[in-house]
Amino acid sequence: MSQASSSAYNTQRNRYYNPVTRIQSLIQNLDAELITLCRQCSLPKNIGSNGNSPFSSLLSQQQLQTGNINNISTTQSRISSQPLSTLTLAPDAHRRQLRSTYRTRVIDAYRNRKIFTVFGNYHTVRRALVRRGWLEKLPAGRHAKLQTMSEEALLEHARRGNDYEAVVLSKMINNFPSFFIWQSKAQRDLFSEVKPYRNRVRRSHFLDFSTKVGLVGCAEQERWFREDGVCGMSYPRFYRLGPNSMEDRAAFIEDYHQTQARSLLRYVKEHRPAEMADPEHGEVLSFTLEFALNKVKTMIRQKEHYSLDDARTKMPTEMIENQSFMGQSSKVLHSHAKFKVSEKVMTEYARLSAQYLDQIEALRLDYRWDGSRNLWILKPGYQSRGIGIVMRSSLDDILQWTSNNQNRKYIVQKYIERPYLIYRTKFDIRQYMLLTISDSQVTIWTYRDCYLRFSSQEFTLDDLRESIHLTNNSVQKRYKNKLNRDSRLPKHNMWSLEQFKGHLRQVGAPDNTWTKIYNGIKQNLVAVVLASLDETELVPNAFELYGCDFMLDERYNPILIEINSTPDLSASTEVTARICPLVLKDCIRVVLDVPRNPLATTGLFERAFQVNHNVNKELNGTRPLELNGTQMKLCETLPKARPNPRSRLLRKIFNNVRATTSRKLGKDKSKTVTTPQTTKLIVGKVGSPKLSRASWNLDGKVGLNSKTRENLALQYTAPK
Ligand SMILES: Nc1ncnc2c1ncn2[C@@H]1O[C@H](COP(=O)(O)OP(=O)(O)OP(=O)(O)O)[C@@H](O)[C@H]1O
Repeated sequence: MSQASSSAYNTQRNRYYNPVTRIQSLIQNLDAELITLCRQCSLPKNIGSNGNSPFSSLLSQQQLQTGNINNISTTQSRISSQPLSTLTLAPDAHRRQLRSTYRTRVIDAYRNRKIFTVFGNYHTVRRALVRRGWLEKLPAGRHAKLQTMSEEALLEHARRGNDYEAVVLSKMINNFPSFFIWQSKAQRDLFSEVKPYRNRVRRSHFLDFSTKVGLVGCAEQERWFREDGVCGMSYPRFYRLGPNSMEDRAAFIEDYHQTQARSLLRYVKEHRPAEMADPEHGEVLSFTLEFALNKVKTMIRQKEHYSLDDARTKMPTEMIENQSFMGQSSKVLHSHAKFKVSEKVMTEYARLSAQYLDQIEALRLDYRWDGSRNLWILKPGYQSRGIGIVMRSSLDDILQWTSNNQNRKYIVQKYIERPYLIYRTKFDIRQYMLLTISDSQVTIWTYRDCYLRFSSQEFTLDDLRESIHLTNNSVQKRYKNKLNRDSRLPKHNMWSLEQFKGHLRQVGAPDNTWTKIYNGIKQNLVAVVLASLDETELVPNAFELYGCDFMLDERYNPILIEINSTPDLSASTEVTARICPLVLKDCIRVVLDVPRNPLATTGLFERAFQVNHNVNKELNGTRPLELNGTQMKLCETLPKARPNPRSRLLRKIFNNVRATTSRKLGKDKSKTVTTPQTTKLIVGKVGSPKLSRASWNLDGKVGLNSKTRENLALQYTAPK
């Protein structure tokens, strides 16, 4: 980011920064400095006989509360006229008294587990904790100069609420642990032994959904948790292209070829036959279209489970055909080359293309987001703020780019070519999610408010620059808004939820559109968290606030783009200046107030889902998982065949085996768990039920599983 744009950004940011607290603290610090100066110059020490500070009296209480600081300069001019003789120093006795008061506060804070540490400029969090009677243990870098002063010196200047008081209190609680820690993700987890409220939930990097690679992992697991209307992810398909991802690489190449076929059909569907056909000079043979139609037809059959050709190894001729198809179709898609067919034939191809596309898109909803460019977005696996993101459409370019940047563990994701646009401009939705963990439960909270972030330029697929396609604020703040943009778009590129709802009404979207979008967002987030839960450290009192980015498709369906574990909560525009402090305040309500009082207000956070994780804990110990279900009547459903010599032989086999197996089972009774109505299986690992032996008990009878039965039958009937 250039220096100029950075300073412009800071100025803009300061416009929304509430300065009152800062002024209060500055004034109190000035008091203390003045007293020290007086001492050095041997001036009379009786500053403010009433104990009030000389500077703080300059700002009325009302000014401080309302934040009206416009006439501050007039009050400042009174400083010089204030006689120093009215200023006093705190006497020794007062200092002693202060120390004892502070000590009591410190002991109380420790007893009530009310000591906190906040790393970074999260003043809203600090204020929310102080308001709840917590004491701050300062990180080393905060008020660094004051932290080098002795306790005596600090006590001398300490006044209610000033920095000296904060530092002296912090020094006094230095040896106590913090019971609330707001820290960065990379920082070491201090004081784990006291189970503090900590804004970090740790999980294995395979399923850490706040990284791109982890989100791919969650997307792979998500299918086991999918439940209509409750949880399910909707995301552009992606593949890992790091050095050890050969399987993903092969899958991506196959997907790329399939996408090319669908892209060609979409191209044909969206153009007039007369534009595309040229029976005399056309460069592209009809074979290309037939190849694409066949490929999509096979995909439809595979999706409908008619064909299992997927796993079949490709014949060399097919590979050559594929190569030729890729070359020819690229000519159409990128250079608008014409087909060597008549208009009439082209019309028929267009009809078939539309039909096949509709069929495949009904089976795979995410294919609707694809256009006719076969565009992909490449993202470094563990980076953020748009760093290293590029867009490519050629397969060779994509593979080349990832092998040139192997250490950045790139993932490739299908680019959404047909997003929902507002006034021809791309946007995404920033939604907040909070995860809290208690002794027994994991709760997913979603925020009922959110905001939109617009791109600074109009959307087009003819230009792949980040200023058009990456809507995150960290990228867009580097660019000026394009002059030809629709004037109804916000200058600072953000809309509140209310503004978006207004827009939906204006464009005639159905009344419940936002409710549907929000429900879709919730389902995505629940699915991601559930998918990652197996590899999440369920530490009681841990919590984490996430900034989740969604786009919308043309039918207002939310599409999950990414989840940030350290969302930007700075007041960069008037929209974020309103929502970010509220999110933090409500986050503290959920984290601190709800455990003490389940009915406490949670602001705009609402419980989206709750999981009882104690169940899993028990299973990790010695207790086996019991699966309860209705018994399958296996023996009764055997076909009643006419007795023939062979079936008589089989019955003999069964009779023989029953006796021996029941004898065996009898010895091992303690390990078999059955009830008359249910069959309970012993499982080795959660989620992977295994029968511990080859036979089991049904209604008091002993049955065999099919494999054992088959083996025995073979043994007895095979020719000797
Ligand atoms: N598959 C996609 N299709 C279309 N646009 C996308 C896609 N993936 C990302 N984008 C756009 O690129 C932007 C940045 O993507 P993403 O959030 O994944 O990157 P990031 O580096 O993690 O950014 P940040 O950390 O700032 O959120 C998104 O805000 C979105 O506008």
